[in-house]
Amino acid sequence: FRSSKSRVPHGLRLPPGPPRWPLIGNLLDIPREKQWKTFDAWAKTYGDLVYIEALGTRMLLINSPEYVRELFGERGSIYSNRHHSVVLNELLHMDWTIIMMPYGDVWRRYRGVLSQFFHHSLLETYYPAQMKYTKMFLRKLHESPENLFKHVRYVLGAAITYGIKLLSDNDPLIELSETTVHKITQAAIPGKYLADFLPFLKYVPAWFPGAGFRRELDQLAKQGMDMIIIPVELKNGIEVSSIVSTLLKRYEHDPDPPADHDKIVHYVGGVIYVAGVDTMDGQLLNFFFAMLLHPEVQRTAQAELDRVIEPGSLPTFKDKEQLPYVQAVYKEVLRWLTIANVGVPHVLDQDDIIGDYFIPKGTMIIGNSRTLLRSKEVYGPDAAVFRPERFFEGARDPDWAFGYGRRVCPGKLFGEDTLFIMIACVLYIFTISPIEDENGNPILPREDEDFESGVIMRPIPFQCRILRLPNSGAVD
Ligand code: HEM
Repeated sequence: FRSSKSRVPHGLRLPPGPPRWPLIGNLLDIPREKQWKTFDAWAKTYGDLVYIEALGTRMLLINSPEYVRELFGERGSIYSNRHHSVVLNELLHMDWTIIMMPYGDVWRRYRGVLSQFFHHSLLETYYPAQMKYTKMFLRKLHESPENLFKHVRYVLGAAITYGIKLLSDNDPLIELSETTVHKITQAAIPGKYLADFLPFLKYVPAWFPGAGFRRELDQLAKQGMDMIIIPVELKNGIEVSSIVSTLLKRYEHDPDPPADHDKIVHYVGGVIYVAGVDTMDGQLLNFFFAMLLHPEVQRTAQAELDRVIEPGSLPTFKDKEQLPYVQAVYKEVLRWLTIANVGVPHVLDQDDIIGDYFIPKGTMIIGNSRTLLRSKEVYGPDAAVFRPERFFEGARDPDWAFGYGRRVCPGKLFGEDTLFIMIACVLYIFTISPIEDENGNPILPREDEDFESGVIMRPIPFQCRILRLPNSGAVD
């Protein structure tokens, strides 16, 4: 009650927002599913800054590019912390991931090691592996297109993380991503578990009647530890170029390795998995979703590919500059169907003042990405429409899809490259179309509706037809 009482200094006020109830604040207004819909509606009603509160947890939605620049950019030194979540940090013990680490020296150190591997000067070294896994994906799609969702996960699990030669569809890594990473991203939805708002619930023992959430989270915490251990245990299967094996070798030959070198290998290897697989997986599936609804875009991209790519070969990174439309397609997928609708919240480190608004220390700062990426002020009156051509007319790059300021995604460039090459190759080889019902009407997934609830916006499995185009390049 004390924390929900405002301590706003005289002459200042909190930013506007939906009316709050005593004690519980907006708890009942924050939906547990598809939060971005409500956040978007609030942005339209209350403007560029929207303040909400639930049981003392304060949140500020940032809805305009100006505030993104000012708060995450210019005032980045105080807008870059993370929320300490009872569910993620204490019950799931996820504070080893760079994503959940508080802003400060430890975060800087681990993020620094990870970022070395994704520096733009190194991106070319991943091209051969990215091509290899793209070809694997094409082969799998060709053999069993009905397993699209499974193939996306399998190939990205292998490609992004460790470059492991996966042995079978039941490889522990694939299982790990299906059973664990996915559930963790679900658990990260603020409000999914009440323990995030009522911290005393963490003391409820697992055996207590009605404490199903504790048993669920305890089980998930055990699986979560595998993400740190499995990549290193599997090192015999790792190819030379992978990040885990590079780190292992580096410290093996270092006469004076850092005291925490073991942690570095485990944490960096593990976080790539947690942060890279579900995001890439969701974003690639969103591409298939968008193509299903927009056959005309496929045709334009395919016409460009046919003009540029030698018959019988596949698009490569060398062709990128000559494929502006394909580049516009992946940018539009990132903009129109970003997986990170409400980003990953930052936390404000000290009281702050914006104009005559007071923002209390500890407020969760949410870059309202979906609203920003579909803002009419930024992208024009047709911002809600999927139209890659907008990038030839000077539309802003959709970099908000990768977050903000000092916490911006370190895998951005690598992620964009992977998406580009996969999209280019898929569109060159296949055409994606809907299946029909018994009356011959196309069955299409519903825009804005047929998505899973979670911090990652990913389509619920849909069926589609993926057919090989005549005269398309070699799949093997
Ligand atoms: C299309 C693919 C991807 C998207 C859309 C994406 C999106 C994001 C977003 C929205 C954030 C939150 C940034 C913020 O707090 O403001 C983030 C953080 C992060 N991402 Fe990505 N990501 C992608 C791929 C990857 C990949 C491949 C990696 C592997 C290295 C990765 C590693 C990370 C890490 C470690 C963080 C935490 C950064 C920090 O807290 O300092 N991401 N990503």
